[in-house]
Amino acid sequence: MHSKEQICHDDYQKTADWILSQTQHRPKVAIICGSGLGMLADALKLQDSFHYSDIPGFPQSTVQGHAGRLVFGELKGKTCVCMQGRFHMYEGHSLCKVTFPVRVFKLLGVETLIVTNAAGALADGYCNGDIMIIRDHINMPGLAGLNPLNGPNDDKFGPRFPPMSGVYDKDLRRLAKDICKSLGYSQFVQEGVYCMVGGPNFESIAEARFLHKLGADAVGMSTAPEVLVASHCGMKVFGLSLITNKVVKDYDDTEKVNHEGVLGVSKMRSETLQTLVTELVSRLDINNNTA
Ligand SMILES: O=P(O)(O)O[C@@H]1C[C@H](O)[C@@H](CO)O1
Ligand SMILES: Nc1nc2[nH]cnc2c(=O)[nH]1
Repeated sequence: MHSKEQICHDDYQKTADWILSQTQHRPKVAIICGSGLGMLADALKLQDSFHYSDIPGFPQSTVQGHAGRLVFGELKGKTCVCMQGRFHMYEGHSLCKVTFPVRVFKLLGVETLIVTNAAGALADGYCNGDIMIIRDHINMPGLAGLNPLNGPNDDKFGPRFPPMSGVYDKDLRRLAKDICKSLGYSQFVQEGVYCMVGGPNFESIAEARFLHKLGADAVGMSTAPEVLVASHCGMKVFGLSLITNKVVKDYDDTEKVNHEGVLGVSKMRSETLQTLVTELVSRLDINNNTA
């Protein structure tokens, strides 16, 4: 490993090679589970799983509701790898560490990244328990210069100046909306803009009003760096936010958000999310490889 902030191609490759030596699964799809959404991995059949602490080079997750396991297996016959727990900037990880698994997935042969997160609603029409298909994001740390692509560009992964328009794949979003319709989910499914902030504090009222005015429908503390790095190395991206709370935008509102409440709503919608993601994966146009 180079300096604390600098991870080189060999570091990603070493981790990928270790994983390839430990499992026969060769996933084309990776799923990152948000807070309290790790049960998505439970649906995988023929599982091989690894604690992050046992994977050479892997960061460790420290947040309640993030189990810290990499799970390989099949969802309706499609080979996937699932991160049961992700890394956040507020845990003290550099953005290179936060996005380390995404580049490892690329080296494993992953072509599509599905990200999920727990988020607070800024949009007035959203309710707790709604599922928001992410149309686009606002990367607040990125706009302020905190970017996982900072430093020398690794041309083997992608270009120095990657575009970020149209990153959330239009066809996958359309497919997800069709699936939601056929499953009878449409009344609690939204499509909108996710805003990433650094956390770990939730928003002040003035910040919430500011983000809403900027065009954000939901706010959370993850996702944008992973999506950015996945898009940089040519992966298709699909994202879902589970709306776990309303962000207070009114000075007369005395409600206070907390992580336990976030986990409670995640639990309530876990099965629904699992069904939606499983159905989506089953309809992806991919063929399985094996070792
Ligand atoms: O990993 P995600 O983005 O789902 O986690 C969200 C943001 C914070 O980590 C936590 C706050 O409750 O949930
Ligand atoms: N920043 C932020 N992250 C969240 N994760 C879940 N709910 C919220 C929220 O209201 N704000």
